[in-house]
This record gives sequence, structure tokens and C-alpha cells, in this order.
Amino acid sequence: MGESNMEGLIAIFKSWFVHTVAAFGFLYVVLKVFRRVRHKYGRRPPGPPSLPVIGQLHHLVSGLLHHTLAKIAEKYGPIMWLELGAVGVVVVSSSDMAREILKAQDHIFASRPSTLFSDLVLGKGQDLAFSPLNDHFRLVRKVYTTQLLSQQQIDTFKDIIIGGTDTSSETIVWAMTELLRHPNIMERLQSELDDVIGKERLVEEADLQKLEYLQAVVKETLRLHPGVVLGVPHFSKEATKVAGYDTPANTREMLNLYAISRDPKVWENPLKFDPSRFLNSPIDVKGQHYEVLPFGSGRRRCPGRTN
Ligand code: HEM
Repeated sequence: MGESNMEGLIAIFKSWFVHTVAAFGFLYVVLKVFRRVRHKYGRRPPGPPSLPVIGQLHHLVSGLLHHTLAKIAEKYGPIMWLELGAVGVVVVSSSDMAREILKAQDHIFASRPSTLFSDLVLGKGQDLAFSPLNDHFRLVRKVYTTQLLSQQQIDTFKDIIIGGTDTSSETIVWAMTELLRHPNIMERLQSELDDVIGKERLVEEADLQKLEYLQAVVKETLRLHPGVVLGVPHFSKEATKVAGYDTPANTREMLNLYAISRDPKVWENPLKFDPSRFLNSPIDVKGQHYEVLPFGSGRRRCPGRTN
């Protein structure tokens, strides 16, 4: 091998060496930056592709929000991370994830976000529904449940309580709609009322225990048509982990109550209005069973829910 060939080989080796070292150096820096970013933001729940500035807002512009979110969840799973402009939102669409948020980590997720509406109209979290989780909340909640919503007070204030009028009347309208759509169910309900109450008097609260089928009709109505389809937004001040994913501090949580109670993995024939699924079933709608949560659950569950 001539001297010039040898020099050529050395030059190639040097250039290869320099490039390899540079490539490793670059990789090292990239990994360091990636690690730092990952450390800061963690492993977020999955979600649809986002755009600069608006985040994932463009996925939500058409259709009803709870329908759209249910559709997106079919692809990305029961816990999703959405950035709506500058606002980070965790969207929950299954009973297992709801149990995690409303039970296992209720102490972290039980606050409420401040919104323009709650600040301007409701006086910066002074009302119960939008109060952050603080001493004021605990006091108002106690007064609400022990004084304002005691049976005696309900009888007095029945017509002036604003919080639940829309939800309650909507539920009645949905029940009537489903009964008109299903004459056989209407007949069965009428025959229960005839047997237990008769035709001479109206139903009283004390009768409800004996009206099993009526209770099942109400539960099935609330399952298919929860009055507050996306619940009231929750807010977490602390960073935490849910199902192995990192959720950062100052995040809103949206519970798609509509999607949860129509989950085909939990409910057989979920779109069918069938009150008999609640007969002889331990599943109730009061917030202990995460398969159906029309009143939410945990610290922020609806205080207007009666027994
Ligand atoms: C069918 C009727 C109703 C439905 C479906 C319903 C549903 C709900 C839901 C889903 C929540 C949010 C729970 C959560 O954040 O986890 C809620 C909260 C609330 N509801 Fe109801 N509700 C109904 C009737 C009522 C009535 C009659 C009242 C008042 C008398 C009422 C007062 C409230 C209040 C004050 C909150 C906020 C509680 C808090 O943030 O601590 N609701 N309701």
C-alpha cells in the first residue's frame, strides 16, 4: 500500500470518527432536552392531534359536545388529554376512570375551576356549585345539605330552588318521551300504579318504596339521558397520576356522564330503553355505582339528589 493511500485511509477514519462523535453528542443533547421536557410534562393521556395556539379546539366545533367527545374517546380511550387554547382538560369517559377521579383521588379532583361566568355572575366562587375546595365550600355545603335541603325545607322552598329546576324538568320530559315511545313499558307502569295506589288518590312520597317499576323507569331515564351530560367541571390543583398517565396541576376534568352510562363494555344493549335492567339489580344512580352517575359522586356529588 502506497504512502498516499495510507494518508487517504487515515483521513477517512478521522472524518468518520469526528462525524460519529458529533452524532453521539447531538443525540445526547436531544435526549437530555427530551428528558427535561418529559420530566416537566410527564406522560400525558392520549388525545387527538393538536394545532399551535388552539390546541385540539378544532376537533370540537361540530355537533353536540358530549357526542363529539364520546366519538373521540372511542379512538383515544377512556382518559384523554385536550388542550383547548391555553386550558388543559382531562376528559373521562368510562366508569373505571370515573372511579379513579371521583373516589380514589377525590381529594385531588374535587375543586372547581374559576370561569368568567362564575366570577362575574356568581360572585367568585361564593355559590356552592362553583366554589373551589376550601373552608367556604365545606361550610356552604354543610348548610345546603343539613338545612336548605332537609325534607322540611324542601317542602317549603320547593318552588324557588333554581339549581335543579332545569335538570329535574328535563328528566321528567325524557321519561314521558321514552314512555310514549314504548307503550308496553307505559302499560306495565300504569298497572303497577293501579295495583299499589289505585285510582282514587295521587302518589305520595311514602309510596315510592313500593313502586319498584316506577323507580326502575326513573333510573333508566337518568342512565340514557343524564340531565347534566358533561357534569359540572372539576379542577385539580395538584399534579398526579391517573391510570399510569401524568396529569399536571391546574387541570380541569370533564366527566362525560352521557358516554359513561352508554358504555357497551358495561351495559348490554346500551341504547335500548329497558327499565327492567334495574329490577333486582344492586346498581343504583346515587353515586355509589360508577357505571351510571347522573348526580356525580364524591365530595361534589349533587346535593339535590334525594333518596
Ligand atoms: C334530575 C335532577 C338533577 C340532576 C341530574 C343533577 C345533576 C348534577 C350533577 C351531575 C352535578 C355535578 C356533580 C359533580 O360535580 O360531580 C350536580 C351538582 C349540583 N347540583 Fe344537581 N342535579 C339535579 C337536581 C338538583 C337539584 C334539585 C338541586 C337543588 C335543590 C341541585 C343542586 C346542585 C348543586 C348545588 C350542585 C353543586 C354541588 C357542589 O359543587 O358541591 N341539583 N348536579
